[in-house]
Amino acid sequence: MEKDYKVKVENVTKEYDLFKTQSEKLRSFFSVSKKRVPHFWSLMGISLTIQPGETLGLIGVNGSGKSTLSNIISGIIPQTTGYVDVRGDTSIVAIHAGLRNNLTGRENIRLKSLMQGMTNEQIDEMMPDIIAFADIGDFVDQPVKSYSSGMRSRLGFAIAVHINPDILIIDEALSVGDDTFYQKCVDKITEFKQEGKTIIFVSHSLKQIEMLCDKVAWINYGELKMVGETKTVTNKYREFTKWFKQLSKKEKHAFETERKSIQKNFSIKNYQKQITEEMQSQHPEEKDIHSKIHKLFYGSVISEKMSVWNQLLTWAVLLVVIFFCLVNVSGYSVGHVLSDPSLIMHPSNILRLPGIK
Ligand SMILES: Nc1ncnc2c1ncn2[C@@H]1O[C@H](COP(=O)(O)OP(=O)(O)OP(=O)(O)O)[C@@H](O)[C@H]1O
Repeated sequence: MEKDYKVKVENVTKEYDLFKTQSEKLRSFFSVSKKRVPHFWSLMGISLTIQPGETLGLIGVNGSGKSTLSNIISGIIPQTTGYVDVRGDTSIVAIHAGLRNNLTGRENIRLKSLMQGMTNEQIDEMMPDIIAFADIGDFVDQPVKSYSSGMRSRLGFAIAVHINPDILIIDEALSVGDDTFYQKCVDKITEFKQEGKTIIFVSHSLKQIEMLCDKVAWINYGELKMVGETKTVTNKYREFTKWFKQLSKKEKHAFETERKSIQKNFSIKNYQKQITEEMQSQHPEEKDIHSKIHKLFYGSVISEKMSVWNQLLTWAVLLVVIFFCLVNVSGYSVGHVLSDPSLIMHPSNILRLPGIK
């Protein structure tokens, strides 16, 4: 079973730096100082597998990390640590993702299809079907920025299902359409299921989740609270939301603040240590667990930040370039400047203008 999976995520985390401005972001990129901007762990070690043909529902309160996880699986954003293996093409339908605002609907269809590896001939052939499915009338030739969220969702869904991906990811996209479109989408999802496609379905509607999903993962403030048979998980989630709703405003606030503070103070080092210790106690005979876990955490990750060594190297290259520029301007040779650095301050060439001694 394990070998046949379509999607596997192991110990996946996602950290966001909470920069206030773009310049703060740029400064932090080059900074060698250890002083860090505030950060937030949107995911704190998620592991799950999705089998071929399975429809997995993702549920959880606002901000729990569902979109972050589905964006990582679809390759839109990288994970901070952990292993992600997706076997097949993905196509994501999300209200705020995937469509270029300045392009028309028709241009978006072409762009997304080309990005998915389709030829212009294939796209021309498919274009009328996508437009008919989206059913947005003349708006198909208008820039997407003029669309309502329902229209975006229609177009996004129409493109995603016609591209015929191996793995379809639907992130809250059905919640903004009207009833007719919703039914059309449900029919299409059912057709996809019958064809044995794999689907990840993110929704706040437990009714939709229960109707469409074979298995459900409940993401709770960055952690995987529960994964399993649909009804079992949705019932537990209902119990949680019922409990949460009966709290007073103050209690709700305290609960959320505590959860968010755990996400702010999460330590990736401690988490890695915890996973290493767990592995060691489960498999005492295994050698080299430290390096195996390190590889699991960082082996398939492209760092979004410059390492200290890279930062030092960048600074060194920059200083060498500045040095050679100054030597060039001074008119002395490198040897002269190295033997007497003060020569850099007394340029010989540029001040020796014709007629001036
Ligand atoms: N680019 C970003 N920079 C900083 N924080 C981010 C960024 N994107 C998401 N987050 C934070 O990560 C957490 C998870 O967000 P995410 O959108 O994945 O949650 P969600 O479960 O999909 O929420 P919702 O149900 O409201 O769509 C949130 O606290 C959010 O504020």
